[in-house]
Amino acid sequence: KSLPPFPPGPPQCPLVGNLFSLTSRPWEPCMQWSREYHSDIIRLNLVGTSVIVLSSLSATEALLAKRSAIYSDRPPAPMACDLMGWKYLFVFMNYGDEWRTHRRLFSQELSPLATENEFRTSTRVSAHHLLRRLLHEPKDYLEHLYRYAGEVIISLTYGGDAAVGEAPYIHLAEQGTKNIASAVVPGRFLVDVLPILRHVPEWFPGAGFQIIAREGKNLAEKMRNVPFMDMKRKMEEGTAQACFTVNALQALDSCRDSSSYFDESTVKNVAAVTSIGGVETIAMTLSIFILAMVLNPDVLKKAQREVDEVVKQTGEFPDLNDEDVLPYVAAVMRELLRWKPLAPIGIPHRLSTDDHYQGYHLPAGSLVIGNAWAILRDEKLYGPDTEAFKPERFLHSDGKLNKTIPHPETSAFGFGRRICPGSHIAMSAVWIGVVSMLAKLDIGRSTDETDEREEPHEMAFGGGGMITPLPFKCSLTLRAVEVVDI
Ligand code: HEM
Repeated sequence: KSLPPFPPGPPQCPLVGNLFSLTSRPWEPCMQWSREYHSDIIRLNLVGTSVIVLSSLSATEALLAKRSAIYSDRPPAPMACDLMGWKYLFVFMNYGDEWRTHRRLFSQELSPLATENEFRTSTRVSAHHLLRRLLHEPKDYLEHLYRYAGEVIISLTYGGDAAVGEAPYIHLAEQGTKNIASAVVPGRFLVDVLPILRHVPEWFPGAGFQIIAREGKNLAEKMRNVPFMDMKRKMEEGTAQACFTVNALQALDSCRDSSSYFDESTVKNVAAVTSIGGVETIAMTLSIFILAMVLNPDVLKKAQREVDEVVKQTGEFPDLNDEDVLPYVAAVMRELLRWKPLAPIGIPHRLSTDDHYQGYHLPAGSLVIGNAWAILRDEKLYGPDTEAFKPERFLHSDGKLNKTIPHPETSAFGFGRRICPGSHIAMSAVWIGVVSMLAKLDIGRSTDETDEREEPHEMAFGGGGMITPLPFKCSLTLRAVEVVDI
């Protein structure tokens, strides 16, 4: 019996398939093809690998969420994992027991910390540092956003004292993220297509990737071991501060006689993935916020008025739990995720067995991508003019938050069992950063003619798998009217 057809897709070239039809912003042509073929599921061929792209919330829910038992594997990444040594990060792990153990430790010992008062208090202190740095050296705003995100994540993982002063782990996290990002660009390293090349020695002509791999390996080991060993030393000296690593090691110690589902190496790995997953993502989301405010001064004013009102009435700093009293700011937060989703095609999943959907055959081994970019531009869900930054789309006409519109987190953070486990930490840190900036700063266009950075523009983004705004001209000044000192 013959198999059903594959989903529709653009014509393919011999050998390379659709490789050359994909730009550095693959989410855009994928959205176009989906519209052209009137199908929320399309199929591409990348040098022999079958790639299924899903462009609607219903398709991602039907496959990546409801059939997650077979849609949660990851494709191999020989350069990043085997050669550079990043395979200890559970983001790269196959769907199985090792991944499950890491993910469970993250959910049980790390995520709950984000809801604790200590986390919010220390994040507000970091936001205070952020404002001071932004006002002092506004041109270096990107560096300050990284520093803020680094302080939040490193304190959570290794304790507050690890995030002050020179804070070498923040720098390490930045280097690590860049190193991985360079390794996972599709087609950059031939060894990802021909894994046999991994055995070619460094001195062999054309084996420059082995030198890059060696450098990556040093970094990967440093990230995993150096902060962790410092932490253990502090624990022995009795100077360690409360954080994920200390809690997890104490939990391990307390069940020494009985068996624990994780061991010391799991703690090390989860701590490292937090720095890799958390720092750049939080910093870049805040950078997209500044860009959105520079381009939309009316939105900025409205959001500032709302924060002022609440602070005046309550005398308190509004938290993420205060969404209902700050509906406009909550709508700005949703629009931030929708307008420029940081990871527009997320991280590919891998289908582990043959499957069928909408009468199409989906072969085992296919990479499966949820195109968050396309979903978040679906006019049926988010109304017209989806390229514009319009928080109003999330509001009722009386200004209350319209909770029937799907929250963009349902696609911006990925899907199914692989959905981003750090989303609560991220949203909490971004919320505190955003509300602090709204309360204290005027954000606008720069009039400095000597400023050589890019003009703020909604398309001024770097390439790669993430949407990262290039440094742009902007002015960040203390607001003329200070309502209440928060
Ligand atoms: C705005 C900020 C963030 C965005 C937009 C984001 C987005 C994503 C996306 C799209 C995925 C892939 C999900 C999938 O495969 O379907 C992911 C995975 C992941 N993220 Fe995030 N993330 C953010 C912040 C964070 C933070 C703060 C952390 C850590 C504290 C984190 C840790 C991770 C980890 C460990 C994974 C791998 C999950 C797995 O493979 O099981 N992320 N994230």
